[in-house]
Amino acid sequence: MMVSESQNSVKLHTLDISQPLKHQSSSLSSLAETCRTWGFFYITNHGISNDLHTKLHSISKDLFSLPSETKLKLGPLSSTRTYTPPFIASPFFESLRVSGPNYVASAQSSADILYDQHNSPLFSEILQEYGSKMEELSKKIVEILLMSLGDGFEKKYESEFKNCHGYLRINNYTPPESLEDHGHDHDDDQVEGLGIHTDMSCVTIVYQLDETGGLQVRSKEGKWMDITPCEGTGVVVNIGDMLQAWSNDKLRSSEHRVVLKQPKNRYSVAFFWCFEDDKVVLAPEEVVGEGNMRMYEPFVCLDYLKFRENNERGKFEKVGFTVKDFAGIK
Ligand SMILES: O=C(O)CCC(=O)C(=O)O
Ligand SMILES: [Fe+2]
Repeated sequence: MMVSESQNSVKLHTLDISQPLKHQSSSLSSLAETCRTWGFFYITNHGISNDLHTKLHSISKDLFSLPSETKLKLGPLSSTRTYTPPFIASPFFESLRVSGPNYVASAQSSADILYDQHNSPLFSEILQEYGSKMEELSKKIVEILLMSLGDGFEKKYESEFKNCHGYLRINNYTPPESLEDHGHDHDDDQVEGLGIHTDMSCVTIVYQLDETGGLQVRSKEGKWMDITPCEGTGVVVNIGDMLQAWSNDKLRSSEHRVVLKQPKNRYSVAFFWCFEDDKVVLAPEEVVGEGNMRMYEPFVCLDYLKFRENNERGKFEKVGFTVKDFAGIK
């Protein structure tokens, strides 16, 4: 996995998740720095086998190649509402949501409708395997991020993060046939697959299922960096709004987007690890640190999710509506 900024390259931290926590200490300060400045990092040795990767890719392709009227049975007007059709987040983006902790049940209820009961249980089994792997990874990642904040902070895991829950979204990006005709948003021959946004999670694990690339992260100065998948490693982590607020800005919620530069479909899976809806998000005293200013008023998690939804009318984030706008102390 590489990051490139035009000709220059920027070094983002790579976290080897297979190492025991106590062996991570040497690299914790580099991780903390990357999280403070970018809110984005890579993980290696994440334990997702090539086999699982191939299966995920293949079920994603099958799923999105179904006719629109079939997919719309799960659309915004259905009772299930697990499918986001094109023209909601962007004309080129569609997505299927699978909720934890019972990923198999959630996936199966969508599959029953999509495949009219004729599909094999494989679809939901693969998503169950992937969902539980992602939960395990997310827990480890949060623990390591807490350690990166300083000595003793990992103790906060039990009191603050043990009720987190996850859901995932399988995404498909279909660029227009001629990129040139649509390239007015950005430079030359590229279109926005998913506009600039921050995630509302604590952490999000993004898996780019092919070599297309297009995921970009914005620096504090407003420069875009490409996050290009290299063979075998499609996995990146980004910090979400909840962790930014909870850490009193010690961890930055990454601003990212997806651009489409090639005339071919792009598949990805994003796993969101979130606080429970009724949690009051408030940075603990120790995290704020003596003499430092508190950056956010306490807020209830669900109230922020509603704030985002109301401001976007179901669309994805416009960076004008973030947790800073909602609860930031001016
Ligand atoms: O498709 C990707 O690579 C990123 C998706 C994303 O940012 C999201 O679903 O929030
Ligand atoms: Fe995102």
